[in-house]
Amino acid sequence: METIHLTYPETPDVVPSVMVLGFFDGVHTGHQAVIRHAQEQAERLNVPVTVVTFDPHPKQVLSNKPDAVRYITPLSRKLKRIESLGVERCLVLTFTKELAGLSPQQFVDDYLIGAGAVHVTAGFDYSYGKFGEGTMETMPFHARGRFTTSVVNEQTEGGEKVSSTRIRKLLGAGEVDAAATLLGSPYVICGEVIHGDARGRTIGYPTANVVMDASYVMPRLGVYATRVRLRDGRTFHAMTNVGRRPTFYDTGDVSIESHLFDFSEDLYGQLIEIEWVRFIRNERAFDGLDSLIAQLKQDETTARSILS
Ligand SMILES: Cc1cc2nc3c(=O)[nH]c(=O)nc-3n(C[C@H](O)[C@H](O)[C@H](O)COP(=O)(O)O)c2cc1C
Ligand SMILES: Nc1ncnc2c1ncn2[C@@H]1O[C@H](COP(=O)(O)OP(=O)(O)OP(=O)(O)O)[C@@H](O)[C@H]1O
Repeated sequence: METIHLTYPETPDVVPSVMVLGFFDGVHTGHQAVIRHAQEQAERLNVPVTVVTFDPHPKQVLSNKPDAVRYITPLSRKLKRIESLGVERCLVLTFTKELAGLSPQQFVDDYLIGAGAVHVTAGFDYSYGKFGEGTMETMPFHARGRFTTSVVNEQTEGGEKVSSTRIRKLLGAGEVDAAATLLGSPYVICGEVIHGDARGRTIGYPTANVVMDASYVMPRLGVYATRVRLRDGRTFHAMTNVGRRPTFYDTGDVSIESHLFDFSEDLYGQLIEIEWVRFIRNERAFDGLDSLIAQLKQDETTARSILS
């Protein structure tokens, strides 16, 4: 996929294409429907598809808080997911206050007409330009006859819109399986394995301690059945704790640690991917090592049966 990063006032080259607009965090099933619709239009018009997205999230820039938004898919993962749908081109517009201040007409002139759009599509609730004043109802007007437009209806699951916001809430509540349904695949966090306290090994449950990019949405604290994918592509069933380890620390930082089943290799320094399958239980403070180990044994049985 050809990926073009632009920061206003940089402008795109003219390449005739169907342009599909949105932030697309998570590239969930709603987004997939919108992109699929764009691909159908592109086939009909015999041009490629260009996804037009932004980075960082508008809320992060407009709220003046650098960490206001956690991502289901930070940019690189979002781009990989979009590419895997067969999209040929992606325009990533740096979201700045200057870009946010463009009038709807200016936005369309500079980034859609100016990029060679022959057709523009988005979901029913897409908005653009200063204060989000442009909508898919005003798009035909701002198109100045230079491109046609279409709108994708609301995609729902269980009677409710599929949305990035909804998925972030589910992850925050530990409902990783429901999040996977809306995403169309399990939630994935990528991180590097670092050294922990090496206590895990002594209790028969060695763990890979993972530092993830701080911009990911953190699932609710607790113990999960997960799958761990290694750099070489092998995947192992695992149980993963997101927590403060209250048995050992009064106030610890939140850590993510995975115990991979039937695995005994060195993982230090590796980038691994954790796929979140199902919440098992809350983290607890145990009165000693023996009761923690007994609980871990039980967690292993539960996780193995969920994953089998
Ligand atoms: C599946 C799983 C569940 C865990 N549950 C708890 C828990 O409920 N309470 C707790 O204090 N620590 C819990 N832990 C954390 C262990 O205390 C931790 O793995 C151990 O102290 C090893 O730490 P280390 O990797 O830094 O050596 C859990 C770890 C795993 C892998
Ligand atoms: N459930 C849906 N049905 C139809 N279109 C959708 C749906 N969700 C998103 N879209 C469209 O996909 C594009 C990207 O949307 P956006 O990134 O705002 O997603 P979102 O899931 O609605 O996010 P948020 O929860 O942050 O509002 C937009 O054109 C939007 O209208």
